[in-house]
Amino acid sequence: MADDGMLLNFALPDDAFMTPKIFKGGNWKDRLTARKSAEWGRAKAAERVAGGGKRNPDYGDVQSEEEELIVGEQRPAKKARTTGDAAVVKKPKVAREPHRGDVLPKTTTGEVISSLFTSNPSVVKTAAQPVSEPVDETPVEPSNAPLSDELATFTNLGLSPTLANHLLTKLQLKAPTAIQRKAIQLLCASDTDAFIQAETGSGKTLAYLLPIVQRISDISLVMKAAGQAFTRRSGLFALILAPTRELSKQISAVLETLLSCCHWIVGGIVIGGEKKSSEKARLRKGVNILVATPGRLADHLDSTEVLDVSRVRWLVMDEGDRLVELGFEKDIQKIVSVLNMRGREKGVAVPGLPARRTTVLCSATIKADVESLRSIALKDPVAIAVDAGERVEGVDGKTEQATFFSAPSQLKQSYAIVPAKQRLVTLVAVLKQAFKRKGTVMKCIVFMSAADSVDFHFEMLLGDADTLGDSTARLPSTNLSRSGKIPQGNTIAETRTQGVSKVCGGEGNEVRVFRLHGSLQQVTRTETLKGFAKCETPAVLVCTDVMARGLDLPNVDLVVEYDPPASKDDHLHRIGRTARAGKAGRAMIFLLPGCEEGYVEVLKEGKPRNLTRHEGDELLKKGFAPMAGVVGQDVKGWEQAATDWQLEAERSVNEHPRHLEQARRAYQSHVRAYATHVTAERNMFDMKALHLGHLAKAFGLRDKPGRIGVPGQRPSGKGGKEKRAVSSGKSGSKKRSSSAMEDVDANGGAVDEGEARRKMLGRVKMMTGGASEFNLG
Ligand SMILES: Nc1ncnc2c1ncn2[C@@H]1O[C@H](COP(=O)(O)OP(=O)(O)OP(=O)(O)O)[C@@H](O)[C@H]1O
Repeated sequence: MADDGMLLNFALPDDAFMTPKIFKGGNWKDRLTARKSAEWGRAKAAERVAGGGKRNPDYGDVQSEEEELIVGEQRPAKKARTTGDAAVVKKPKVAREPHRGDVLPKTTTGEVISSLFTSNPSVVKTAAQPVSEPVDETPVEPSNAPLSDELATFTNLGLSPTLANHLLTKLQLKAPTAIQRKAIQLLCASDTDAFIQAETGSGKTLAYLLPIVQRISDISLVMKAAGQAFTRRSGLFALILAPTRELSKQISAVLETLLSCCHWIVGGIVIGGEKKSSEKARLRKGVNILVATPGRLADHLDSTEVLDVSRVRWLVMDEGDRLVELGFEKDIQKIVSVLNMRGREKGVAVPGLPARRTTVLCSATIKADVESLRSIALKDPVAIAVDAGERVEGVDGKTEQATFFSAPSQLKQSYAIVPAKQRLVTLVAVLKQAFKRKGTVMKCIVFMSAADSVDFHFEMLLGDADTLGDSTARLPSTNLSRSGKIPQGNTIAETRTQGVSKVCGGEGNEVRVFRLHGSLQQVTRTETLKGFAKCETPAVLVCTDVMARGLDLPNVDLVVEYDPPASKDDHLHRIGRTARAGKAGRAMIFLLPGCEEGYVEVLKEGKPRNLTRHEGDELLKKGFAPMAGVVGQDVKGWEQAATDWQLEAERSVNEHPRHLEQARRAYQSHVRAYATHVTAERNMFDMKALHLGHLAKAFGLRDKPGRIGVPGQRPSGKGGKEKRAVSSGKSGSKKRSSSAMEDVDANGGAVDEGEARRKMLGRVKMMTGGASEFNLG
């Protein structure tokens, strides 16, 4: 068979080239029609052979877009094409994946495998969006780095020499960052309420922790002078609220490091995920500074009598806007009213205790969203802000409102226009390229919109799906139930969360892959996060937005937003996991050609210094060139290599029932998440424009979208407590955003979806085969 780029690469049915059977049934008219039809078909086939085997759309040789992913058991086998030599007809022995321009093949099971390189929508190139923009190569000053000003020292801001020395020796912090300079100075000297707003990675945690520790240390000195001993039972003086357990733990760890220089001040944490009795026991012993998730704290205020909040003088709400998005307003309202009520009680006077409580709201993206919190908890707050974004001065000159927020100036941002079919293989290409050489990228975080999607891509990036059917063999002991069996109904969610990739990395550069999302049990989440943070070899973390806020992981050089964020604020928080505290970093977002390209304008609002555009083919070429054994730009090599990888991925998906189920779940959850973009962004993330068939290929699926049914759904969070809902994206909404669905603390309240979302979901449900659970966790 001539290799003219039109090679058929599927096994043909044994009778494909036999003389047609004579139609015997029916009356004479039917038999005549059948005979004529057969003669006509043979004549046309002979014409085609004489014409060099060219395809003729009239005969149905051209595969339509619709046909690409149809599982066609019912459809008759296609006529075999032959070469110019009609007498030689060979059945190909080995299936080969289609290349650019190949005829789309059909497998013996009736599945149709589409080519990665055909029928992709064309990119939109507008004047506002030139394909390549001039790159500004001049070195840039990092915007979130510590200050280099000689006068900028921690002691100059009001911290004691002991604390400043501790920062230098134990944390290697020589000078404050810009936001620390402003916040520490103000909060050490006054009891005013404040908003702290500054770029990601600018050190906001220490900006509020340091003045609190300093002020409590001052109280201890005043007490000592008054002849009273300061102990852990002297009172709970500060409360710090954070939206997720991971973030709470991180804040608590930073606090512990600070407190090691003033051991008489005791910190504590209550975040759920462990027995309430253990938390109660800790509270009973007494703590001076408590880190908590709002739901859990509200719960303790109800049920833990020993928790005395009458002396609380500092209340911090870290990621304040996220707390609102997650619907924690009620819990916060309750906490604040208990604090107010108990604060009025006359107890034993503590010398040096401020008369009023200071409330601080903190985030890289605080704006009107937090109006509700402001009215609940803040009085005449001062805005402490450092951001390159434009600002509007408040009427009183005090309140400053950022009109948009920016990413750190040194963060190199790019976007990749990747057709739906090529998404998976391009992700692999990007990671291959990133980890090609040792030392280029140490750690990379890949954000996805749904937990199922994380699970699927984790397995794909590990690249040993052949063993997926035997996941028990790879279960770490922590994931096993007491009986040693995989917990029923949760076999995929709770199997391993890390492993060595056979896909990324290369000789001498082993890459570990981790996965993390809110549907995992807390113990698994904690272990995985620790594993990734402490991993000394290059590593990729595939995760949902549970990781997007506040988390400070070392050596993250690259962030990939594989699925678009639910809002532009989420985008800033996601990419803010890199380029922290003055360090370098890169971020790339995947966009589909077409209306998603409009998102580039949103990216520009964050004022990235250079926003580079990549095309899918360019990334595939870079990532797959070495795999083809060709160092350079051999076109055939990289296309073949990318196609081979995709074929292998599809094969592994389709040959393992559990993996197939995982891929289908991932696909469905992805589509559902796609439907939850905020109203303002739905023109760019338009469900109607999403080519579901092409998208299915990115999940290794060869099914027609409507036939992707999911046998059973992911069990909801522990005890069904993690309720999932979506935000309308409006200011002050009490509903939860799609990206927020999983990081709700165990005691977070249930919230209903908006009606519009419900309708959208109904449509998605119809389009995707009808799963009932909104599973984005
Ligand atoms: N003065 C400083 N000098 C050097 N590094 C610092 C300084 N202050 C904080 N850092 C480091 O900067 C990193 C980011 O700090 P932090 O997590 O508080 O940032 P953030 O502004 O809260 O970020 P996000 O908005 O993402 O939550 C941490 O690793 C921290 O140790």
